[in-house]
Amino acid sequence: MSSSVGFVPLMGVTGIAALLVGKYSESIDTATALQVALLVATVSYVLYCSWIYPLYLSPLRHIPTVPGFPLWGHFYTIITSECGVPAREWHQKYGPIVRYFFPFGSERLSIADDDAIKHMTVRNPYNYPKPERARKWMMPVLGEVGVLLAEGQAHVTQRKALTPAFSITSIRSLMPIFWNKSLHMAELWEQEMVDEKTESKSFEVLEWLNRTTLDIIGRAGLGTDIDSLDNPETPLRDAYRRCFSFDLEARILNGLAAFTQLVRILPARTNRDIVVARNIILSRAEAIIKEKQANAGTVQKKPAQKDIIGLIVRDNMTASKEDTLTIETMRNQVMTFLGAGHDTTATSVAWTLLMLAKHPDVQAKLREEIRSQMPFLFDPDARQDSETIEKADVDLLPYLEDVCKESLRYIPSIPMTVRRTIADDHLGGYFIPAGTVVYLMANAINHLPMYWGDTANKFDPSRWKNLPPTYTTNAFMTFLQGPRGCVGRKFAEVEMKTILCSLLSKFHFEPDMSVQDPEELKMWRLVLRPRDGISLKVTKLKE
Ligand code: HEM
Repeated sequence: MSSSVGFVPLMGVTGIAALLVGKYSESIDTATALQVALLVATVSYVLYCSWIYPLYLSPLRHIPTVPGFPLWGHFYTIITSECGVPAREWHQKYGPIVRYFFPFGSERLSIADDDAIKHMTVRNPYNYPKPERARKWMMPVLGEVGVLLAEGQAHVTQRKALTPAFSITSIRSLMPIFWNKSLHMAELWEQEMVDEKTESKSFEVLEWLNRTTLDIIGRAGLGTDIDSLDNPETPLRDAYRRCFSFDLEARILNGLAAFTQLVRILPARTNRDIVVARNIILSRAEAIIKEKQANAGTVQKKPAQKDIIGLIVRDNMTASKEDTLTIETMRNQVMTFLGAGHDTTATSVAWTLLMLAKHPDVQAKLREEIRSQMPFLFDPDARQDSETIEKADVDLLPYLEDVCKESLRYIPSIPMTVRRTIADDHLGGYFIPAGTVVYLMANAINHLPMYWGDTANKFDPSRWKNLPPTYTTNAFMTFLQGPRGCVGRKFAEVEMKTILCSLLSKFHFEPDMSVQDPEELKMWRLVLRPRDGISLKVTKLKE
């Protein structure tokens, strides 16, 4: 909420007043009266919105506020810093709930208070939907009515339909697919080394991981082979590359599209790319759903062929009328899984590999755990044995669990979530009027000493064995919490662990000294990714 006075009505009233002055005054003509009145009204309006209202009238004025003039606010600091990092500092200085400004006195809140987070995410989540602008931005890639963008009762119904397919039992049954694709990626790396007659090579690992996770979500999530590992130029992969292109033109147009969809009719390359990409993703999604519906009976008879969307389609056939999902919703669900389910995990694994490369002691300890629990991975013959792989359970490795959690805490691939209140509410004892824009910054909360102690900014997997008394589950915001938290969390965790086991049992990782440290080049592109990818020196382990 920035102000309760609208600019257009103010101009209207001012214009009428100027017309009256022009008509009845003998010393001022109408044109001059109009010019003076509009100038005075504009300056007054800007002053009101950017100074009087936020500082003296706003119901949010009692909330600790980051110092700065509301006219330009903290926008420059925000756009020139890593996403979430300014909020880390603000929360440490001014408290767990802070107010700051976007330009023209536009108020924003950042919430890190334990009880307020619980209230937003668990007790009253449907009062905190995604703002319309954020929804519009994500729609082309994620579909309009899938679970990520659905709100209120529609979301409750969809989430209920999805929950069984994402249960731990269901994800466990998908483990062989995770192994198959991850081991295949390791094989392709090995083959490249053999072809180049080398034992050591630099790989841009993020690009490879993106292909692996796309293939995994294709087979495990949607029961379809995307094969981007073997065919990097496959149209679906290309579609995602187009959607997530963030060159200058794309950034400007996508930013403007959040305010008005009219920019989407401009004959720009970004707009053409989005249309082409959306059509590719949509038609693939539609084909998958139709195939699932045709096969629904067969899937029921053969539970071993489970995939997430297959289970959803099957359950949908016997769901009660009010719980039934339409074809369009299911098609959007496919788009959502493809969009939400591959780049996030790929980026998280890539950051983890970078952390392991920078912390050789952690890498060595983790490899030893994998060797002791899964010796078959270090034996070239047994590595391919499907029966052994079927039994391998990555959840039984405690240090692997700690390394993954720590990496997900240290660099959350979704660094922030934005919400806008529908109705008046209270957070942390403060009155929050309807229409307030509220941020939950995972990349700030995950690093706050008030929860994690003095080592909050250090990558240290051992912290998970010895958490400070100040720790709470809400201090780890990487997957959000509550009914709007990540439904794919278990999927992502098992997938990450499987990929790490497959790679660490075959290769040693070191930083690539010929490139700038990717950690210094983090950029928010829906996910928190390294500007130039993550290049690592990969060396084959001695057999
Ligand atoms: C490390 C990997 C992942 C991270 C860090 C992550 C993080 C998140 C976060 C923060 C949200 C909440 C977004 C918001 O409402 O603003 C979310 C939602 C969601 N995620 Fe994930 N995610 C990951 C992997 C996955 C995977 C693998 C899938 C699917 C297979 C998935 C499917 C979804 C879906 C469907 C939602 C929407 C849930 C809802 O609104 O009810 N995610 N994820």
